[in-house]
Amino acid sequence: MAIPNKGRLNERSIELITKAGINLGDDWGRKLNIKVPDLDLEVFFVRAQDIPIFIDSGAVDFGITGQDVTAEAGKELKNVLNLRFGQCRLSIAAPEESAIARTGKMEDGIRVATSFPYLTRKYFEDRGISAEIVFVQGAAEIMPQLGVSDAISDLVATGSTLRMNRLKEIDTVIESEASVFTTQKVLDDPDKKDRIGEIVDAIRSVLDADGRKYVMADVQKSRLKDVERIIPGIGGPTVVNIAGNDDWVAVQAVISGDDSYRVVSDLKKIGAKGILTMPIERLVE
Ligand SMILES: Nc1ncnc2c1ncn2[C@@H]1O[C@H](COP(=O)(O)OP(=O)(O)OP(=O)(O)O)[C@@H](O)[C@H]1O
Ligand SMILES: O=P(O)(O)OC[C@H]1O[C@H](OP(=O)(O)OP(=O)(O)O)[C@H](O)[C@@H]1O
Ligand SMILES: [Mg+2]
Repeated sequence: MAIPNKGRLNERSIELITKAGINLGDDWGRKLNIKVPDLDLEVFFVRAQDIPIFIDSGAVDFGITGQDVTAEAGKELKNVLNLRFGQCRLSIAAPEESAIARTGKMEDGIRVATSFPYLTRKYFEDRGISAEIVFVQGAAEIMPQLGVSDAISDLVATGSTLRMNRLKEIDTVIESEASVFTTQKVLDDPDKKDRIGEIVDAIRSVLDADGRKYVMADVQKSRLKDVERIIPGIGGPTVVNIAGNDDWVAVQAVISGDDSYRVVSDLKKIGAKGILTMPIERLVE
């Protein structure tokens, strides 16, 4: 498995796979590869941009990286899970005061600075515009001011970098999100497909738990109808007897984090005791 060793996708990738129960040990910040005990899994820490090539060539079987760099690599990879982070878009932008920004029209001869030459060239070719692509490693946003280009094609998330550099977004080339990628060849191998499926399921369980809480409370048996109204839950709340107490039961349920305030105050109103809410690490439905 390959995961980004630095940059925007690194931290969330590590957090996800750790929560999924993949133990990276203590050395992962320094070592570029970690053998995960018990799982027969080796994790490689490499640049997000290189991961599509490593997956495509079979150097690794699967990995986490952005849809943007995967599309830029021009490889036919299989996206097996969207990870709900690293959301951004590759966009064309031009200086606010330029004719391009005012009219939104892009004409032959336009010079576009980008670290995404493949996707940007394709974008202009598809529109029949002959553009000059100026490849830069980063900081594309400064290129119009430097006179290096008329426009840029770069990643936008909140838009604050564009605003700070007085650039106006003209059009989206592609939307992107971090995802788990593999190849059809790997999926055609039943053994690898099963093992990657298991890891992907574990990662999905972390995503599904996100924002949900586990609530527990003791209530009088006579108030159980009220509890069902307060906590619709996944298939309704679980009800457990309390040893030595025939009138009270313990109820437990998964709730959405947004509901937590309402659920707790409604449970209090019906006389519940020992109300507890807890974060959920994984949820396998
Ligand atoms: N502002 C952002 N918000 C969300 N995701 C982003 C953002 N910028 C980049 N990404 C995602 O993170 C991936 C890696 O970007 P990152 O900036 O970490 O790499 P880099 O620019 O090549 O490296 P570095 O910035 O460390 O030199 C991008 O390909 C994209 O999928
Ligand atoms: O729309 P925004 O929220 O401002 O995000 C967009 C910026 O984020 C990325 O850069 P990053 O911060 O990763 O720095 P980099 O240029 O070193 O990659 C990207 O290259 C943009 O410059
Ligand atoms: Mg960056």
